[in-house]
Amino acid sequence: MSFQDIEAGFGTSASNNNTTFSTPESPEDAAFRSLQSSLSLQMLKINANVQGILKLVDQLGTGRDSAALRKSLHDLTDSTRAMAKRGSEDLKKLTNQQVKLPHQKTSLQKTSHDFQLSLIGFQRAQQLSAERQRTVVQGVKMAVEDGVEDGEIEQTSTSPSQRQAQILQAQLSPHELAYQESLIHEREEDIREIEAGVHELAEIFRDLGTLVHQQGGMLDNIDYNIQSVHVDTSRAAEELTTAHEYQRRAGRRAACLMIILVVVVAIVLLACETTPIPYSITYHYASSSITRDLILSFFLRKIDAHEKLKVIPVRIELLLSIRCPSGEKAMRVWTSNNMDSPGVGSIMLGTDEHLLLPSAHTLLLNVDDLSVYSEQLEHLPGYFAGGSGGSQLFCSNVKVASPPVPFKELPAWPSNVEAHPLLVIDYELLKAGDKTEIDRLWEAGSTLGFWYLKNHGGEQLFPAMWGMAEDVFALPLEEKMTFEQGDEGLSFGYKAVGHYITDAQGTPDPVEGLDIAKDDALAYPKVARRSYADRVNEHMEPTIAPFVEKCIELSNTMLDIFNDKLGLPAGTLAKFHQRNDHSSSETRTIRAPANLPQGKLAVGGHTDFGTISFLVNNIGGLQVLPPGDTEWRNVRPLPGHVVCNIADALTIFSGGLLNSNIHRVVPPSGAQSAYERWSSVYFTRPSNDTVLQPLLESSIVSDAFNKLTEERQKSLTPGVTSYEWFTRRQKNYRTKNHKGTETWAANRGTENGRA
Ligand SMILES: O=C(O)CCC(=O)C(=O)O
Ligand SMILES: [Fe+2]
Repeated sequence: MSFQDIEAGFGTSASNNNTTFSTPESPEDAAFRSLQSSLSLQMLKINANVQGILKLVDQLGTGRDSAALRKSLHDLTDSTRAMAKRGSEDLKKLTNQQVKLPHQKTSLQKTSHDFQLSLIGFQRAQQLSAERQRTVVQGVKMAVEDGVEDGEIEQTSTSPSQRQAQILQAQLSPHELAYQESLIHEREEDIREIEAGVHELAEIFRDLGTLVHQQGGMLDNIDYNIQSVHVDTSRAAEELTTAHEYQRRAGRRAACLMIILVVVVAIVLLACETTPIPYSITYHYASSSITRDLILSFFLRKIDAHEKLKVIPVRIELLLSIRCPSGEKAMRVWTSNNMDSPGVGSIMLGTDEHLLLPSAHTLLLNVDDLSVYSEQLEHLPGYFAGGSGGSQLFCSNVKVASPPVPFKELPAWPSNVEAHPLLVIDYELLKAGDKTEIDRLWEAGSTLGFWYLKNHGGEQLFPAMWGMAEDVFALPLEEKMTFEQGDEGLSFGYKAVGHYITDAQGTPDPVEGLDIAKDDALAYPKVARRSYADRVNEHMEPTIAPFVEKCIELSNTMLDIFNDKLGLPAGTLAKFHQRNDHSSSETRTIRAPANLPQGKLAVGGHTDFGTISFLVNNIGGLQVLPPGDTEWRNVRPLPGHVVCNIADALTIFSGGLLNSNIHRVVPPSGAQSAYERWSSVYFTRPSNDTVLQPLLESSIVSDAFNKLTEERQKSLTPGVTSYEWFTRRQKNYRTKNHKGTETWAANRGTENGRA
């Protein structure tokens, strides 16, 4: 069944409070219910849109205000207006149908009531939008005229426009201010349009007011005075300065109604604990590069993070198992079909029979504490709107972080820059034991030591780490320094710009970073190795832990393959990498600033300290120095592919057969250089007390080892523990510890004298 089917009301059942599945229904009842379902869906969309509008409005007049943002706001408002009109037509039809169906009266009253609540929400959002635009316009005018001096007026005594002017003066250069001024016209046009929309909606209210009257007393028990809303809204359309007062009142009224509604639903919910609990997620998206999978898995992760509701993807897109207070339920997922172009889409979750449910079964999704990122949504924020069947629950206080860079349109790889070829390994084939693919993995590991991995199932988890880090990096520096890595040789925690060296001269690095111990991610909320800021902790369950889990899975699969290829007794490498043994395994997310001068090193030449690394970048900059080569070669990030590389411990264990290759990071080339560079890595490292030495019990390893020069043999037999190896290298990367070229030498791994 497609989303369109649902929208048309086909194939759904039990969407009505009064109807049970076993009751035979007349064709009139069926038609009534079908239209009611469709209207419920419209309401759901309107409510979701309203949340989206409010979030966009929130960004007006801030640093995030842009032409694109206003266009999104404009489009979203327009489409919501169209839905409101369609919905009111449907409600009229429904009212006509009900005349012949007296037993549907209560049900109609409820739908009508809910619909009008949705419209009130929308009207309020429109008014806020107009008011905010107006404040910005006046603020720009005042700021341009320089009528407001910095700090001249106390916050409490200023008008919103004066405050806006102060904000703009503080935020914008004179040039940007002039640009803002040139947009005033456009903004005033926006305001006029919204005002027209407010007026139009007031007309709809008037129409519905008549209907309400016909339906007779349905709203008697709730203070729901649509007429006064109408009066207020008409006035607001003419004179926006009075809108503010109205909004407060209408807001209070709507808030009261919502509270009543939520309480009622919560009570009924408690009474219906054993009924299936479906819910729906509505979202907006603004870029055609956003795929349905991406959005779905994004939301699944968010839901999964919610303690009251566990969603276990059985097969994404098809079937989910939802654990809720009433036990485990199989749920089906429907998605709208037209998701390949920008627009509005919905993901509906429910059992076959319970796609649209009466409000009695509506899930109360408390997302007050949930962070939702607009990471997939270039200009529009992501959000939840839970609910169904004529009763919607808004999810308030959803935090919207700034859209992380990676999802912005980025310039393509420059055509004049050569990308070094890496083998592409298919993870699904590896897992399936495909012999050819396993041989190719071995070939990659034993030559360049770098390869692309595709079909790994972690496509969204890496970029999610950029979003997580962007949120953390936004904290004030003093707060970030409270969980800094320190100079003692452990790398868990925040790393400020300049705290690592990039060369033998001790040149400080330009990147900001955040490392999280595998042990902490798995132990959370317990602390295994160190504590982090709350802002990091908020991301532990939804983002960091799934990322770590995925990388552990990838890592274990490949370790078993290498184990086999090296002729080691089964489980030898696995033993050194036990999930619950403490190690230096960690996530690392780094951000290099845009416009670094060409030639500047972001990360100096090095081999990785551990066993295998998993890396995803948004743009270029990573370079490898292939064996026998004297020129650095560029590694191009491929969408959906993880760049994997062998690290020191595997070179040591394998007697040099597997190659921990030297690499570094430089500023990206061409147009990409104007963008921040983000990378997320997972470093698998042996458990702390693993002794690093060639595993000579295998004849494959010992034969290879015996062929090495004595000097190389020595360098591959450090005989120290993994912990000692790591802390030595890490400690001598710290700028504070740099004394001279000997410090650089002291941080080297298996580079074998190369860089
Ligand atoms: O950012 C990158 O592309 C690579 C970073 C890296 O090599 C490292 O952190 O070890
Ligand atoms: Fe590295």
